[in-house]
Amino acid sequence: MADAKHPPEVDRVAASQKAIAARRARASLKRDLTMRVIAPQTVVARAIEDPTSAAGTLRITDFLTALPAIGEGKRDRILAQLEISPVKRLGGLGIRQRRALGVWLDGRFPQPGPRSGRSRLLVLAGPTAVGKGTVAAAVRENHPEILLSVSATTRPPRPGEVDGEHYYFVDDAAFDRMVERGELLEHATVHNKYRYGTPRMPIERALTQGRTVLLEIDLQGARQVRDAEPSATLIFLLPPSWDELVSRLVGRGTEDAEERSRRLRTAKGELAAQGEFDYHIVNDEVTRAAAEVAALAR
Ligand SMILES: Nc1ncnc2c1ncn2[C@@H]1O[C@H](COP(=O)(O)OP(=O)(O)OP(=O)(O)O)[C@@H](O)[C@H]1O
Ligand SMILES: Nc1nc2c(ncn2[C@@H]2O[C@H](COP(=O)(O)O)[C@@H](O)[C@H]2O)c(=O)[nH]1
Repeated sequence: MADAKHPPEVDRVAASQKAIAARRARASLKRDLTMRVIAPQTVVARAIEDPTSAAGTLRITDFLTALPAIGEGKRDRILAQLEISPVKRLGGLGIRQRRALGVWLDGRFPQPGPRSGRSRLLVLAGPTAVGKGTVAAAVRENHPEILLSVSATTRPPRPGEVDGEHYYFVDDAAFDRMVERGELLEHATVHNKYRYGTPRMPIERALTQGRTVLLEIDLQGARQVRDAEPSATLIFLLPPSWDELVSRLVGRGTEDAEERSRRLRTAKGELAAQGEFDYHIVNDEVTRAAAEVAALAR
C-alpha cells in the first residue's frame, strides 16, 4: 500500500524523472562553465536568486572544477582559503562565503566593463553558428543607416548565397592580389581552411560620411582591427549554452561532420578569448541581440 515511505509507482517515476532532469541541467551548466559560455559570476548570481535551480543545487566542488584550469588540488586549496566546506552547494553559501567567492572570481575571471568613448566601427565576433550572420542581417534590416561590410572569401558559396551580397566569392589568386594591393583592412584563414578579408575602401568611405560600420568577422580579424583602430568597439556574441551552439551548427546543415568538429575546435579557442572584447551579448533571441548591437552604434 502507498504511504509516505512507499509512494505510489506514478509518484516514484515522476520523482526519478525530475531527478534525471535536474542532473542533466547541472551537467549542461558545468559544460557551459568549462567552455566559458557563461561567466562563473552569473552562475553564482543565479544560485543566490534561486537556490533550487541548477545553479543553486550545484556542489561548490563541481562548480570549481568546471572552471577552466582548476583541478582537484587547486580546488581544495581555494576552498580552504575561502573557508567554504566542500559539501556546500552554491545556493547554500553564507553571506561571507558568497562575498569571498565573488572577490576571488572577479580577480580570476575579470568581467568586461563598458567603454567610455564609442567608436563608429563595430566588430561582431563569436564562435561558429552562434548567429553572427543572422544577427548582423537583422541589424541591416532594422537599421539601414548602419553599413554591414561585405567580406571577400575563397570559400565556395552555399546554396542561396549571392555574390556581392553575402560575400565577394573570389579564388586564391584574386584574394592574393587584394592582399598585395593593401585593399583589405584585415584578413585571416578561418577554421584553418578558407581565407576571408574585409575590403577597406567601403568602410573608410562610410566612416568619412559619418556612418556606423558593422564588421562580422572572426577573432583573428577582430584583433587586427583593434591593432589598426584601437577605438573600434569589439562585441562578442555568446550562445545561451554550449549545447544550443552545437545544435544550431548541426541544425544549419551546411557543414559535414568533419567541418563541424573543426569549427567547434575553433569555437573553444574563441570563447576562451572573449575577455578581449568590450561587450558581451547573448544571442538567445535574434531581434533583442540585434537591438543590443545597434544600441552600441554612435
Ligand atoms: N537566436 C537564435 N535562436 C535560434 N536559432 C538561431 C538564433 N540565431 C541564429 N540561429 C540559427 O543558428 C544557425 C547559425 O546561425 P548563423 O549562420 O547566423 O551563425 P554564424 O555565427 O554566422 O556562423 P558561422 O560563424 O559558422 O558563419 C542558423 O541556422 C540560424 O538560423
Ligand atoms: N577575419 C575575417 N573573418 C571573417 C570575415 N568574413 C567572415 N568571417 C568569419 O569567417 C567565419 C566563417 O564564416 P562562414 O560564412 O564560412 O560560415 C565566421 O566566423 C565569420 O565571422 C572577414 O572578412 N574577415
